[in-house]
Amino acid sequence: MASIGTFQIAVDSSILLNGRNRHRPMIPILAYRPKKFVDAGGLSNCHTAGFSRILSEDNVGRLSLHCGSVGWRSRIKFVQATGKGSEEAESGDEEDDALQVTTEKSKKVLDMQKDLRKQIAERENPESDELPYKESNGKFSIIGIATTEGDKNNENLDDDSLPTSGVHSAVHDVNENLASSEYSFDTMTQPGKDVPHNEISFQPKLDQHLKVTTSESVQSQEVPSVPPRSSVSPSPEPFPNKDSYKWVNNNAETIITGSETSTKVDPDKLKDANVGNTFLYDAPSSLKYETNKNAKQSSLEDTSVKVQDPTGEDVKPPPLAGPNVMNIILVAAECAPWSKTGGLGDVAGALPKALARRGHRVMVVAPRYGNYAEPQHSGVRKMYKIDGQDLEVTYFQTYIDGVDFVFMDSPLFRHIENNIYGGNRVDILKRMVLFCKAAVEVPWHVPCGGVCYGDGNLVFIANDWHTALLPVYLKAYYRDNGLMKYTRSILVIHNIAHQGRGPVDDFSYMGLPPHYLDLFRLYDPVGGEHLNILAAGLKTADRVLTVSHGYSWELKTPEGGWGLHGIINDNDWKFCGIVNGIDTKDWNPELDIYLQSDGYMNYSLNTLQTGKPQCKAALQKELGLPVRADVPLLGFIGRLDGQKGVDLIAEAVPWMMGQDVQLVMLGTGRPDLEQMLIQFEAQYSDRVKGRVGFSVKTAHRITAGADILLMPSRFEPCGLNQMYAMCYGTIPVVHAVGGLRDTVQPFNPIEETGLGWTFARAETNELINALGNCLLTYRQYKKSWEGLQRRGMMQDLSWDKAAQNYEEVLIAAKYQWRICLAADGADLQRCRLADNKWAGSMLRVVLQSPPMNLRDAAAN
Ligand SMILES: Nc1ncnc2c1ncn2[C@@H]1O[C@H](COP(=O)(O)OP(=O)(O)O[C@H]2O[C@H](CO)[C@@H](O)[C@H](O)[C@H]2O)[C@@H](O)[C@H]1O
Repeated sequence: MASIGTFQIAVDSSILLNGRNRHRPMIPILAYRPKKFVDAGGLSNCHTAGFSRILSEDNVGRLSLHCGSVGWRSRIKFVQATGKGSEEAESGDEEDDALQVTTEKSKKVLDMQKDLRKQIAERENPESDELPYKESNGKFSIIGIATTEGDKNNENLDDDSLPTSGVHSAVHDVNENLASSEYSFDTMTQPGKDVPHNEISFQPKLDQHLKVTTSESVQSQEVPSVPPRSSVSPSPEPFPNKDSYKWVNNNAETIITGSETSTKVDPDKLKDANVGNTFLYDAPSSLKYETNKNAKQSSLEDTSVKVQDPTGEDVKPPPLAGPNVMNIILVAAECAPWSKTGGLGDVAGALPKALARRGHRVMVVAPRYGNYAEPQHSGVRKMYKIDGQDLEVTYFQTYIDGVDFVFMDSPLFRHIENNIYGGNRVDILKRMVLFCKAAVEVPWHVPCGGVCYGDGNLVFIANDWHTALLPVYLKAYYRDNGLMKYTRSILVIHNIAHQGRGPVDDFSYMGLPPHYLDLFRLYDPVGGEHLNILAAGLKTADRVLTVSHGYSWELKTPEGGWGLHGIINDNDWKFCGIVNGIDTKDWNPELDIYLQSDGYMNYSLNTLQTGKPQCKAALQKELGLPVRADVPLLGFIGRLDGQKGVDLIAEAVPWMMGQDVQLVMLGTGRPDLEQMLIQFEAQYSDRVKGRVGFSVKTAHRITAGADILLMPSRFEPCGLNQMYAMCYGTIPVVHAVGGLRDTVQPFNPIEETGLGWTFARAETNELINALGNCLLTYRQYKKSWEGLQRRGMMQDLSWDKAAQNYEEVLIAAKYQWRICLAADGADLQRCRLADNKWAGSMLRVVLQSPPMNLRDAAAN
């Protein structure tokens, strides 16, 4: 039987002894670990007891349990994500009251939904010009739905979950001289591993007098004037003028090529330019936007507020997520196409759309680094105090492909679009603190389509260390105060090499109660005692995900966990891997907008034999390589740092040059590696082209025009480029690690299966070996080659499957129960107050059943 997940049970013996049993229909609970039961709370006399039953989902709010051999039958109270008040319902009267309240509430919601449906029907009627919004004093509200006024009056909100101003009541004054610390990066340096390039760089000395308060003065609110969704659809072109996004930085106006070095670039300046991770941008990514009409359509079809009409009129198919539709807010430091330095941007731009397609109501929250074309000012302003300074945050929003994109504007984020992880350590830290503090409140403040998300049925998806503070703030500011009790947080690890490390004194910037320091404090042999933001996020999040199965395994090892493997192992019950998908609109040879000019052409599986050679010829021409169809063209795209194994390629270049191949490398990152690219081109100008810079257009064209993509990454959490390559009939040669091992099945020439070549160790001779076999097949076994291409192109690598897997994790988090089994009243109190403490001794009950679907489990 498949495991459907691990559920926590905190044992509090008072209920156990309480003994009043209201028996309900029950289904068997299928696994139980007596040893943990004993560990869980000193209930040694219960060690032979077994959980024999668990209530079905229908019986939300109550759970009965047999402690079989002891003969006790006790009620277990538990908290369920969507339920409210269940834990309080002790007596029959209280239960009836609760039922009454719930019924009333349901009626209200149904009425509201009916209204909404009516308005939607009106909007769908082309004859009706009337908008479902009314305007009064320049303010918009949906007719029939409560006007959204700042953070008030949102009918979605649970009464007891409304944050009040000053919720962040834990005022923490820190008047300390920060210890002088010398750090050079935020991530531990692994022996044999390079420091990731875009790390926080630590200031050598931090003698500051700090006063931090978490109380945030909330400025009086303008009622946001929210334009109707259908009217905020973006212009067809995401950026006003693509051509204005040339290769620019302070020192170079075009892509820096080896052969052009002397004329275009001063290497000293180049070096300076790359300190602090300066990226070069050219064109925007190719996200295609819906027309106004389509955007309107999708706004009507995709949001999760769509509910089955009980009267049966206007019946539409239910959302793919079925009854499990949720409100989802993904929070990330970058989001393509507006901001992107790597794979995180791609994920933040694409995964939410796939979740919206399943019927969820989905929002993305990202910083507003530049003047983006589509998002409009929402009219909402908030003040946050960071390091004693009052900082104003305003929100811009747009609605694209069923997703609410909300951009947070602040002086801290402005005009750093080419260097979003740049600046000194404290600057970066303050940015992330502000971002997370404000992001956790977005569901209350920013009305999307006229209605705030509120905290009902809400889950946050935080990404990497930059937003790992979000689960911590959710707990410290809200849950600990009995608010947002049912809101869940998921933390996704895209790259554990970046952890948000700093000296322990940095805690003063966080604005957290002192006892929270322990969550952040970490000791390891390399960094010594330090503060680790990712560690705190991992401990606090309700679930932790990473971006492939292979990487999820690696993270639990000392080699792969970069000092956090212990915490990950401790939290294994809430941790799993889901392989990323790709945006099949953006990365599709049939639709790719970068293949529509300069001699390139769109192609598909059917036109592979003509389209791909044409793209190859166009690429050779564009790069200044001899246009030859017979020569294998190898490509590399990625950050130039130790992770990506660029050094292995460098060591293999002399061998490659003896093989009659062409090589193009596109990347930006470590100055020495950038210089190396330039040098290779200078040395082998008729065979190697090194492009230093960040160009989405060139990345697409290399992916289409190359025959082979090299990805010798030393570690690779998932990797997107190999998936893009396979979709374009470009064969990957990869180090079998992390997500690369998950996604590139090695070629088997006997059975004619597989998708590319893999090698087991990140060593140059292994790369050469794999590449040698690949080249042999390219040259001598054309049919096999075509088979490889076709198999790659025929895969479904879209986000849809991954989104479904995400959904299962979100649902598991939502139904994460805390079952309190009490021995006496005092213990029950302790259980409630010291959730944290109990977390360590939680019982884990593994339900054996089809994946994660509790309804199914109940039905069985
Ligand atoms: N110079 C350049 N010009 C233009 N485009 C460039 C570029 N350099 C990189 N890119 C683009 O940036 C993206 C990088 O994707 P990766 O999967 O390699 O991500 P990265 O290592 O940044 O992210 C981390 O997060 C992602 C997402 O989870 C994981 O897949 C990955 O393993 C993990 O390391 C691709 O879209 C690529 O085309």
